[in-house]
Order: sequence, then structure tokens, then C-alpha cells
Amino acid sequence: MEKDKLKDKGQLPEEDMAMLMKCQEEVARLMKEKEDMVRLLKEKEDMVRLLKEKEDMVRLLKEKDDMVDLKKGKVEETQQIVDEEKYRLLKEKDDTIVTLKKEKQEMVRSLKEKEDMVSLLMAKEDMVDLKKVMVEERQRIIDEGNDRLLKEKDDTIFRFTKEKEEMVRLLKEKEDIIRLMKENGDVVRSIQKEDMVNSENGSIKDKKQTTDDGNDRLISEKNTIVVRLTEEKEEMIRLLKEKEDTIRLMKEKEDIFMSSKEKEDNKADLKKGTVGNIKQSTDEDTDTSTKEKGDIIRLMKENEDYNNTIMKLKLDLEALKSLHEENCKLLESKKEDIIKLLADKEDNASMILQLKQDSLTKENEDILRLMKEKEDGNSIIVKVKLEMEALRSSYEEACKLLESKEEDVVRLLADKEDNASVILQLGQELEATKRLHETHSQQLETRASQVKEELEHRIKEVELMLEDSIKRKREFEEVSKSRIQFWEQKGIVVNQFVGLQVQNIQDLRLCSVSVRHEILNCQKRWLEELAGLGQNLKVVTNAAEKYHAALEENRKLFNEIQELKGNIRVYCRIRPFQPGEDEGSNSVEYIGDNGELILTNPTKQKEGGKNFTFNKVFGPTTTQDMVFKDIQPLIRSVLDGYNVCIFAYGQTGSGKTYTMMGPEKATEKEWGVNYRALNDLFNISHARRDMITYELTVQMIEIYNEQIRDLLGGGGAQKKYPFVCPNWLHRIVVCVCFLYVLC
Ligand SMILES: Nc1ncnc2c1ncn2[C@@H]1O[C@H](COP(=O)(O)OP(=O)(O)OP(=O)(O)O)[C@@H](O)[C@H]1O
Repeated sequence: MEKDKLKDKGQLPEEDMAMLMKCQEEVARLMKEKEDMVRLLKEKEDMVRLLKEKEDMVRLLKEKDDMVDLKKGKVEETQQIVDEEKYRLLKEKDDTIVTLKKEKQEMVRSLKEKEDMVSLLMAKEDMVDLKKVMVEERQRIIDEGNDRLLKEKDDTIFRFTKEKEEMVRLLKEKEDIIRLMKENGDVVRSIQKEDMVNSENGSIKDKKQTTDDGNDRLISEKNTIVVRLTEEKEEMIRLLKEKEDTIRLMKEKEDIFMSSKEKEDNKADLKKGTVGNIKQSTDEDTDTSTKEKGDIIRLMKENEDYNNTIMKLKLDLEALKSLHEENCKLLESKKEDIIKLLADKEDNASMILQLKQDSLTKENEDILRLMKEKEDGNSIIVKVKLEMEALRSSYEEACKLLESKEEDVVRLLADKEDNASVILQLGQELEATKRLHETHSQQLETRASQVKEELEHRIKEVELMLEDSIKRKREFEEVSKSRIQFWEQKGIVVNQFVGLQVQNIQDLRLCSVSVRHEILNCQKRWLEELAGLGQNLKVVTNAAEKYHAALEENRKLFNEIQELKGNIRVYCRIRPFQPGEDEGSNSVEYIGDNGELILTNPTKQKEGGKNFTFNKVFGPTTTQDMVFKDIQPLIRSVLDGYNVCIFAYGQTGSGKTYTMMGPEKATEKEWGVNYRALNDLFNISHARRDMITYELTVQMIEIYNEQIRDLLGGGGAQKKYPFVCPNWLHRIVVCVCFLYVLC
């Protein structure tokens, strides 16, 4: 029909028609080949199914193997339980050993504590030794003080001896003076004898008598002084003796200290020797402390004695002082007397001179002699005077010495007081240390008793623990024996079970061998079948290659046809009149089969119609399916990689939306081009899903007033071009174009 129509219209040449026919025949052939291919594909699917069945068989075999493995695992589990039980028993043994070791460590620790206690005791003893050293140091200081005192005493003794010598010398001088005075007396007596012989001048005799009396008085006074000096000398000797006694006492004191030191050393040695036995040492300490107490009391007594002697010495010194003062007073009075005597002597001398002048005569020579004698006496008196002055100076010096001695004695007394205070302090310290030592020894005793008790208690505890551990060990041995028996029985049962399992395993092995044989047979069969399938597949692949080649050829031919039809096609669809529209105002005069269209203006029919030519004109009766059938090849060419653009163009209400989408609530029959195109494409992609995977996307745009709007985008009608177009969209672009003509 179409051929005839073409012939009638004379639009297509015969060659083209022949080509088209050939193409149609070729297409039919290809369709047949396609059917063959579909059949082959079905066979292929069967092969795949068989392969799946084979896989299931393999899976079953694997499951069987797993079962065998599970049984093996069970046997291993029982073995593992036995091993675990053994391991637990061994662990318990190890734990008991560890506890015993810990107990041992505890014992060692307690022993170490004991050792520490002993070391502490040693340290305390060292402290006591240190205190002793301190005491010794103090004693040394005291000894040094004593030595110093002794030296001072020696010095004082030396001074006293010197003074003694001085005194002796003075006494000698005094004796000389006395001797001279006696001689003077003799001289005076001879003068008196001469006077008696002459008895001329009585006044001279009286005067001589007075001088004699003065001389006698002086002699008596000198004698008294000498007596006093001798007394003082004796007193000094007594003091020296007392000093010697004090020195002796000091030496005794030193000896006592030395003995106490030796005792302390002995004590230290004893302590060192008795470190292990604390009680004994404490007893010794108490003994020594009592001895020390006795020594201290004795020393205190000695100290008191010393104090008494010092007091006595003080009193003696005071007495000596008073004596010295008296002596000094006497010396002063003597001085005055001597001065008086000298004055008398001068008077006598003047008297003698007068007598000399008076006598003039006879006794001139005697008088001269007497005068000479008197001059001699005067010179002797002068000498005596000088001696007296010397004596006075010596007395002053002696007084000074006494004063210095007093100071020394005071200093010595102060030192003694200091020493006494030091001794008291030492005594107090000794008492304090003794008390401390006693308290410390008591503490040590209590501590030792406590430690002893603790140790006894610990020893008891350890003994109990040892007994417990022995009991536990026995119990553990019993339990282990019973457990070993139990586990031996269990082992027998397990061995029996294992034997059964081994038999089962052997059976399973046999089964598995048979299954393996079956599998090998199956594999052989499958290999044979696969070889057959491979051959078939080769055939299929050859056929598929041919099919692909045919498809390629078909596509080429189809595209050639499309090109021949025209790459740009313009269709016209004329919609039917809608209800309410005037059918009389129809402007379509003629619709040709080859796209001819003649339109006339109903108001100006005289002017004639206007001719239009399209690729095709769809009349008002044309259905949606008919329109899509014409467009379908173009849409399918998209799947071959061609870009296709279809768009609808026309005035408002001309039917663009109807053609592209369909009416509102459209049925499948009323679907527009878009729905149908997508449905067709989805069907093809589904049919070819095993070979090709298609990705389909849709984009709907509207061009209105020269502006492009994305109809499916989020922005809706508001979103204007250029909107973002994803890359993948460029692979397949479906654009439906239509030219509409409103009838
Ligand atoms: N071929 C047809 N058969 C039956 N009814 C049709 C056909 N074409 C269009 N119509 C009807 O004509 C009316 C207008 O059509 P449509 O809305 O598709 O026009 P339009 O060109 O899309 O208008 P606009 O540009 O204003 O959107 C609609 O009621 C539609 O149902």
C-alpha cells in the first residue's frame, strides 16, 4: 500500500524502495536470528542452573566435611576438658606452693624484723656510748679545770715559798737590827758609865735615860713584831699544809674519776659482749648505775668537804687579812714612834752638842769619841730607818701579794663554785641519763618481752600454718588421688568414646571417600557436560558475535534509514474540536499522507487555501499510540548513542501537553510521548540487563517567552536557564520536539 502510495505520489525512487525492501527482509532475518539467540540464551540459563545445582552438591559435601570436623572438634573438646582439669590441678598445686612460699617469705620477714630490732638495740647502745663519750668529754673538761687549779695552786705555793724566804730574810735583817740595837745599848751603857764616872751633868743623864727608854721600847716593839712575823710564818706554813691537803684530795678525786672511767670502759666492753642478751645487759646497767650513784654521792661528799676546806681557807685568809691590817697599823704607829725617836735623837744630838759646847774641856776627846759613836749610832739609825723603809715597802709588797693572793683565792673559789655547779649539773645529767637509761631499759625489756611474745605467737601461728598446710597437703593429695582416679575413669570413658568416634570417623572417612568418588564422577560428568556446554557456548558466542555484528549492521542500517528520513523532522498534529468549540470554523482543508497540509481561512474562503508540507501530519483522529509509533525509532536510537531532541511547539491550547504527557488522570492508552518513551526505554534496558546496563535520566524543560525553565527541578517554573546539568545527563538526552498546529 505504501509502495503504491509512493509510486502514486512519485516521491521515492524505485532503487530506494528496493533498498527499503531489502532492509525489511534483512530486519526480518535478524529478528529470526534474534529469536535463535534468545533460545540460546535460555539454554545458557539452563546451564547456569545446572552449575548452581553442582554448587549446591559441593556445598552439601562441604557441610558433610564440616560435620566430620565438628565431631573431631567434640573429641578435641573432651581432650581439652581433660587437659584443662589437669591444668587446673597443677595450678592448684602451684597455688599451694605459692602460698607456702609466701608463708616462708613472711617468716623471713619476721626474722628480718627481729634483726632490725637487734640493730635498733645496737643503735641504742651506740647512743648510750655516745652519751658516755659526752660524759667523758665533760669529765675531761673538769679534769682540765682541776689541772689548771692544781697549776694555780702550785704557783701560789711557789709564791708562798718565795714569800717565806722573803720573810726569813726579813727576820734575819730584824735580828741584825736587834743586834745593832743591842750594840747601841752597850754603847749607851758605856756612855752612862762614863756619865756616872763624871756625874757632871744630870740633865744629860736624864736625856740619856729617855733615849734608853725609847730604845728599849723600840726593841720590845721589834720583838713583838718579830713574834707576830713568826706567827704569820707559822700560819703560812699551816696554810701551805692545808693547800697540800687540798692538792692531795684533788689527786684522790682524779683517781676516783679514773677508776669511774675504767669502770665505764669495762661496762662498755661488757655491753658489747652482751648484745645478744638484752636482759643481762640491763641488769648490768642497773648495777653500774647504782655504782655510779655511789660514786656520785661520794664525789658530792668530797665536793662538800672541799667546799668546807675552801670556807676554812677563806676564813683563814680573812684572819690573815685582819692580821696584815693590824701589822700595817702597827708599822704605821712604829713609823710614828721612829719619827718621834728620831726627833728625840735629834734633840739628844743637839743636847749632846750643847753638852759638848758646855763641857769643852776635859772630856772633849771622850765627847768627840761619843759624838763619833753617836754619829755612828745615827748612821746606824739611818741605816735602820732605811731598813725599816725597806721593810715597809716589803710589807706593802707582801700586802699587795696577799691582795693578789686574795684575788686568786676568790677566783679559785669562783672556779670551784663553777666546778661544783658543773659537778651538780653533771650529777643531774647523770641522774637524768640514768633515769632515761632506766626507762629505756624498761622500754627495751617490755619491747623485748613483746617481741618475744610476738615471735612466740608467730612461731605458734607458723606452726599452726604448717600443720594446716600439711593437712591441706594430705587433703590435696587425697583429693588429687580421688580426682586422678575419677579422671582415669573419665579417661577410660573418653578413650572408649574416642574409640567410637574413631570408628565413626573411619566410617565417615569411608563415606567421604565414596562421596569423593561420587563427586569425582560428578566432576567428570560435569566436565564432560561443561566441555559440551563449552562447545555449545562457542557456538553461542559465535552466534552472539554474529548477532552483535548483525545488530551493528542493523543499527547502521537503521541510522542510515533515520538519516535518510531526515535528521530534523517536523510533525504536525491537529487536535479535535473540544466541546463548546465551533466546528464550523474548521480551517483544515486537506491532510496528506506524506505531510501535506492545506489550510484555509473560513472567513476568507474565496482567497483559497495555503499549502504546508511536514514530514508527517497527524489528523484529529490520530491516537497517542500512533503518534508514539512514529517517534519510537528515534527514541530507541538514543540507546545506540545518538542524541535526539523532540520538542513541542504551538500556541496556547493547541495540545502540546496532551501529546507529550496526555490528559489529566490519563490511562495507559492516553499516555503521551514522554510516558511511552520512558516505558519503552525501561523495557528495553530491562530486557538487555544481562548484556548492557543503562542509566536513564529525564529532563523536562519549557521554553516560554524565549526563556528556558526546568520543569522537574526543585525551583520548578522559577528555575531559569542556565541550570546545572550533570555530566551523566549528556550521555542520554531525550528531548521531545513537536510542532503543533491548532486546528
Ligand atoms: N488530540 C487530542 N484529542 C483530544 N483532546 C485534545 C487533543 N489535543 C488537545 N486536546 C485537548 O485540548 C485542550 C488543550 O490542550 P493542551 O492543554 O494540551 O494545549 P496546550 O498547547 O498544552 O496549551 P498551553 O500551551 O496553554 O499549555 C485540552 O483540553 C486537551 O484535552
